[in-house]
Amino acid sequence: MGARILILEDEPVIRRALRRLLERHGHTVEEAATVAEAEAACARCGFDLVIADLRLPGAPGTDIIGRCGDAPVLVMTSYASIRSAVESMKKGAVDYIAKPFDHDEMVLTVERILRQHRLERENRALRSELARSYPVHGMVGECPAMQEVFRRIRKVAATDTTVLILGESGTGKELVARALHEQSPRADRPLITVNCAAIPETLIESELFGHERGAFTGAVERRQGLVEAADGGTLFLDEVGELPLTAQSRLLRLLQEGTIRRLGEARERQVDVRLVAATHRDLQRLVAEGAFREDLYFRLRVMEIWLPPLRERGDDIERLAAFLLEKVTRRLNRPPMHFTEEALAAMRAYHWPGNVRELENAIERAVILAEDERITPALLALGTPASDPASTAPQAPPADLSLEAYFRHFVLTHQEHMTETELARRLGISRKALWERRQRLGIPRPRRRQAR
Ligand SMILES: Nc1ncnc2c1ncn2[C@@H]1O[C@H](COP(=O)(O)OP(=O)(O)OP(=O)(O)O)[C@@H](O)[C@H]1O
Repeated sequence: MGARILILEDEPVIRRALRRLLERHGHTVEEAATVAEAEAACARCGFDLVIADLRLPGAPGTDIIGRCGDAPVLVMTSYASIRSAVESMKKGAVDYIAKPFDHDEMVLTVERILRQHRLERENRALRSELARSYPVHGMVGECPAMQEVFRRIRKVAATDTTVLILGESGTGKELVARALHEQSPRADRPLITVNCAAIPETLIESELFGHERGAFTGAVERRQGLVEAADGGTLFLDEVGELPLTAQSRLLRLLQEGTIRRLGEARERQVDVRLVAATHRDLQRLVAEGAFREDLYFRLRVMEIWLPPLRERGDDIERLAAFLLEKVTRRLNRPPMHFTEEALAAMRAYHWPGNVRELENAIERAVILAEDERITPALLALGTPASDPASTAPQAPPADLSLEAYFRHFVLTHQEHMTETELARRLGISRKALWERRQRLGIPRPRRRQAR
């Protein structure tokens, strides 16, 4: 597609040669001999690119930077003045090219700058559109179920109501908790996040509620728990279904009375926290199995927010992919990139057991491995386009299993009849490491499990 290019050059011979070259490649060209002329031309109409000679009578070519709208400026300079080329880049030129220039090199440089600038413009437009249409910072979603999520966040954030966030692993539960906190009057107080599945059962009570040890020996050790640390703010209990029954009783007391008692201490302490909890488990089922207190369940679910799995979000998959690609390339300092049609089709067909987190990980891996600006299905490496969840079921282990493959196989084979603690022990890792590896490899815990 032809672009509008302005040449700022005082040598008529070079100007004409460059004009002919660019016009042969389908671009529309205007000429200027001084910065003042160039500025006037830019005021008349916008350009996609300005190619400016550095040495001009009067003001140097770099003076056009910042006076030609958002057009990138490519500086031409003689071999002898590479230092001034570097100075030009510092002033904001996108690139420089040495004179006399090679025609192929000039054409390639121009095409590259135009392509990059076009993508940047598109990304800027996308970013501002996202900022307009998504009320929760950094959270993308236009499908009806996500619109309902945003509606509920808006309604309940300002209150002190307890919120229970439900959804499969990686659907964005933590983002919702953060949004609830940030849009509440408690926003300038702490948000304390606790992943109940990542803390060993024996430690969780003292982590949450604190302890006082050795009161009788004289060597007293007092420690504040995370609930107290959240005083005045919000406490987010992720994976609340994993909380042992004893800790559940203390939590209930906190919700009913607004008080806690440190382990080993007699006195009650008043705390003011807003509780947000999340789980991917079926709490009602846990209640039926006796693993979760019914009274606590009712206290928690005053307001429920349900996050749909990624595979049920329709066109949001593409929106999210574009958003996450931009986020990842920016973080990794890469030029703008895009998905091929095949990659988009592969993402639409995939089952996404690890939801948005899995999508984010796949995109990050692809960006790191990519050789150019295209993200292909091979780079995403999504494996089976499994619209059938059964295809993630274990099969016989191949002979040459890598450690990762072994982990995946072992977990998928045994998770139905083993607790997380047992699984971790058999794998020789901590429960926290098991949880983290599940997240990384996109193997969330199954929703339906046998009673422990
Ligand atoms: N709607 C969304 N828009 C943009 N990014 C999202 C969205 N949902 C989730 N993410 C991103 O996906 C990743 C996983 O989200 P998050 O940690 O909130 O999921 P989760 O449901 O809490 O997972 P888990 O249950 O495993 O703790 C995060 O990096 C988050 O920023």
